[in-house]
Amino acid sequence: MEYSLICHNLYAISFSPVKKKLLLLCIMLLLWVYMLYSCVGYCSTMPSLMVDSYRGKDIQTAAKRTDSGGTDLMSRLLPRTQSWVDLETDYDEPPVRTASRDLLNNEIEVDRTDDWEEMRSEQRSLEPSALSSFSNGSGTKKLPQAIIIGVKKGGTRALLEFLRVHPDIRAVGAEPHFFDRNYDNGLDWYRDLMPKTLEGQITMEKTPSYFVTREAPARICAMSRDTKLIVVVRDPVTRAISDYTQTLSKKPDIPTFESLTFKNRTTGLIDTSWSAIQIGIYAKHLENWLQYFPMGQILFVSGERLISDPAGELGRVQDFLGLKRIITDKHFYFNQTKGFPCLKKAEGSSKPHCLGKTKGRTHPNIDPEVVQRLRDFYRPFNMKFYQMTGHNFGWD
Ligand SMILES: Nc1ncnc2c1ncn2[C@@H]1O[C@H](COP(=O)(O)OS(=O)(=O)O)[C@@H](OP(=O)(O)O)[C@H]1O
Repeated sequence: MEYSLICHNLYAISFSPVKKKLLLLCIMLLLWVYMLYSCVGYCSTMPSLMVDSYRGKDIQTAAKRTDSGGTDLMSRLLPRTQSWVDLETDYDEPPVRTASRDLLNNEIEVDRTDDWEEMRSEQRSLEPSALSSFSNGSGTKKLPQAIIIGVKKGGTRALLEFLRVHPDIRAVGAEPHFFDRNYDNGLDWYRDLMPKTLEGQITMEKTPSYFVTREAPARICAMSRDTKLIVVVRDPVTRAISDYTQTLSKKPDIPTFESLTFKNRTTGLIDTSWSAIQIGIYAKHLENWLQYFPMGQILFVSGERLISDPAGELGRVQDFLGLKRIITDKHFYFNQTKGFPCLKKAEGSSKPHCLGKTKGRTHPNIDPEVVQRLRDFYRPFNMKFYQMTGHNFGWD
């Protein structure tokens, strides 16, 4: 009985024209869903491909970031802390930075997102003709002859964007982080990131973390001992607050600047294991570079003067690079809304160009007593730095 019922149903499925149509509809629906799914998958890869063709291999680093977990991040951060400990002589430092503090500061992630936002705004401001001339330019890719090695939050992006106006300078927009994070990829990988240049043009890049990376001087020297190095320095107290402001913009829940500054607020002992503080001890980091490069091969640009007199600082940089002074005060105007100097015409564009919103952030108000304590802390290091460079930056 049961058997005959099943047979009857099967018979009905196979032969009822209504059921047949339903089955066909189901198959078509399934096919349609499958096609839609494939199409969405394809389209989602499109924007990243388009950015890739414009800004080169920063995508590779971004991909690496996605691939690497927290452990990898820590392993890349810790050697840098170690390098500081090696340099440190005046302070009783902890042997390694603690995990919580590394993750709090999480420089790699924060730097990259900032850089990406800046690159995107730059990309938007460029005209289509300029974009095509970037990707199809003639010439050959060369290793950089000049590098902006620091300092983080010093004004490095402004300097690079201003320099790119010069016809004899070609620079990679994104930070390659070759001599700190990507060294294992090899020099061919690094060269491939560079824009093509013609005879006589200078290839440049900027990665501000090089200045505080212990291995960077030896590695750059091994690439070429003639590499010209540029360091944009800024009052270390304002620099630290700027650094903190950047982290705060990505992680609003972090402790206050005041509480991070001290190991012990009552004794007033400064926490030099916090990177926002240690980066500003310029004299210590410079000692490391001077073991590989003579002072004459390093140019120090004042981050403050880059804002108050961009043409003046750019004049010094062009001289240092052996270039004709083409970038002059005619290239700049002060944008009242932005509160910073901007370019009348950016590279490859006829439009005025200011840096993006991640540059020139409003800083939080910091307890004046803490600021004063930091000024006292940095004073001897600043004096040493002025002595070493033969230049008084006027931070005191
Ligand atoms: N022309 C112009 N426009 C905007 N901003 C300018 C300019 N010149 C210098 N600056 C200062 O640059 C600071 C950011 O420094 P960096 O570009 O070195 O930062 S980063 O390390 O690459 O994240 C940034 O720091 P914050 O003000 O703290 O945001 C600026 O003060």
